[in-house]
Amino acid sequence: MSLLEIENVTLRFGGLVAVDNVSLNVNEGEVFALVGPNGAGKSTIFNLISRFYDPAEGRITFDGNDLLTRTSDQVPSFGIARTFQNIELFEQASVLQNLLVGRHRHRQTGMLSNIVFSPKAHREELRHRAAVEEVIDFLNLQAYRDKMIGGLPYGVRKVVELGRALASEPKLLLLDEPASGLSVEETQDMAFWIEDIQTQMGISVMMVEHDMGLVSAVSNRVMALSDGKELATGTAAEVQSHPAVIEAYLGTGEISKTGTSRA
Ligand SMILES: Nc1ncnc2c1ncn2[C@@H]1O[C@H](COP(=O)(O)OP(=O)(O)OP(=O)(O)O)[C@@H](O)[C@H]1O
Repeated sequence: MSLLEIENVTLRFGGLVAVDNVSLNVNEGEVFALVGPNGAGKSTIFNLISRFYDPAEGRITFDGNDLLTRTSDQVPSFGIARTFQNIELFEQASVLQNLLVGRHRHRQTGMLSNIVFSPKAHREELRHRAAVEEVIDFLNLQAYRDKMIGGLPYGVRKVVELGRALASEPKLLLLDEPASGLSVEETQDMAFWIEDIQTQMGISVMMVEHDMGLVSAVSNRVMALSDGKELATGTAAEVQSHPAVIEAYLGTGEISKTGTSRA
């Protein structure tokens, strides 16, 4: 069943058509990747789903809800969580505190209840801590639980950002370049986690990624874009061998980083 549907969406920045009549859907339980050369419009599609931008034309629905009638603040409440190309965490807070921020959409007790720390607020806090501890175990973050983000290596921050998104218990996880800046080993770990997020947690994943090894290893379907337009959609192998995709990547060398397709 289709979870996210984007239909004939167009977005212009002045005279530049950043997303040109793009349609796609992400099914429940699927890992869907967007690939394409720099400036293809991949992040802009994430920003449209996150409601940072209004499309000039088209429709975006999630789980049967019209997302275009909602604000960016409301998007997480539907079960859409996201990581960013430039990691966005609270530098002066611990890993645990950052992960607890991910629980925001599930908080029910009001400010007064929290100030006096009522039994209800106490029970709720225990529930949030338990959910966050599960994420810490899942991502092997035990050693970093009480460390400040500011002092952590880049690769660990990237995992914490993934953890914060997971702590919100999303239906759809948007991963913006999950492998960028990671070592080969860290990228391998990221591939395992994405697989487990899909198979064990049942969360759908949509990712923007340049590393075709990771894309091939974890994606069920891939869409290639260039200059805002769809070039091809299919398995990673189908997309990589598509003439329009090869043409778009010619000279960039990016598409040559292939891996083993699982789709
Ligand atoms: N806020 C903006 N204002 C004007 N132009 C923008 C804006 N954001 C993106 N663009 C332009 O829209 C086009 C698509 O950009 P986008 O960031 O979506 O590409 P991308 O495929 O994510 O690229 P990359 O792989 O480099 O991140 C580019 O030409 C970019 O310069």
